[in-house]
Amino acid sequence: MNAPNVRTFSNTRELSVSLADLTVKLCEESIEIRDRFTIGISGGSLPKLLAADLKNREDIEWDKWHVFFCDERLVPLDHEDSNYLLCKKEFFDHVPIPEDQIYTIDSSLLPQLEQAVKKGAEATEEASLEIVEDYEQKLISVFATVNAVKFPVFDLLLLGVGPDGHTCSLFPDHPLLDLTIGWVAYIGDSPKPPPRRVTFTLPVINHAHNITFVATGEGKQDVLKEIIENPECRLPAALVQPTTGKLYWFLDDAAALNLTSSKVTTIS
Ligand SMILES: O=C(O)[C@H](O)[C@@H](O)[C@H](O)[C@H](O)COP(=O)(O)O
Repeated sequence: MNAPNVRTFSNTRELSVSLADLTVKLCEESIEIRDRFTIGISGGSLPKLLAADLKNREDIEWDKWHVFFCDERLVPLDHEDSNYLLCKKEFFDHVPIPEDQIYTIDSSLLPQLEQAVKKGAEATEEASLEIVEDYEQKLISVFATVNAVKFPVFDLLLLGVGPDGHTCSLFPDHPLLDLTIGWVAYIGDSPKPPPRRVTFTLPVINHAHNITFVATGEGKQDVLKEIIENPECRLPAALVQPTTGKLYWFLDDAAALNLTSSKVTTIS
């Protein structure tokens, strides 16, 4: 694995500008090589930090973008917990990415999942599988024809990290961390609400050409030191180790406070 590239910024405004610079650069390179830009976005603070500067950039070939969600809460797309809705408000509403190139969960399958949960484990497994398979089909529709590979290879995945070290909907010590096959997984017992979600699996994440973690605020100080500087760390975010791609960390000073300064590139 390549060593992570850790960048710290004195404020979130500077972080957003640099994140937009990197995204534009990767977008241009991907379009040059593959005539499209495939990106996976997470929830939390990320959509706002991504969009703050990027949405005002000119000369971006938005029609070449294909957007997926690294994880999604299993709620209707207009529900306040939806990662899609958050991304829509912060980002999609401000840029002309074609709607049919923003790949959401099939929310029409949610009522049957809710019914199945009441019926028990077997019914839940069946109903959740339908949601998972639908999202995998959407990935196949974009990736399988161009890359005949075992896993989709995203041009860029943008990830957040929780104070517990979770990323996407992969939580510490959860059995989903052991998955070595499958692209999308269902989690019905997320320790962070809402409990029912879908998430990319670790192999999908680790096959990406580029992965960028974004974390801000002092609540992340301890966990970031552990994830970035302890090679023995087994927290989910530490298991993000691209097989051949590049790994970036974009942090503000507060989040990076405990990191050893020699390992960090400071941008002020
Ligand atoms: O679905 C979720 O619950 C969020 O997407 C979550 O996984 C988030 O990405 C991290 O908790 C980091 O969030 P912040 O960037 O807001 O700290």
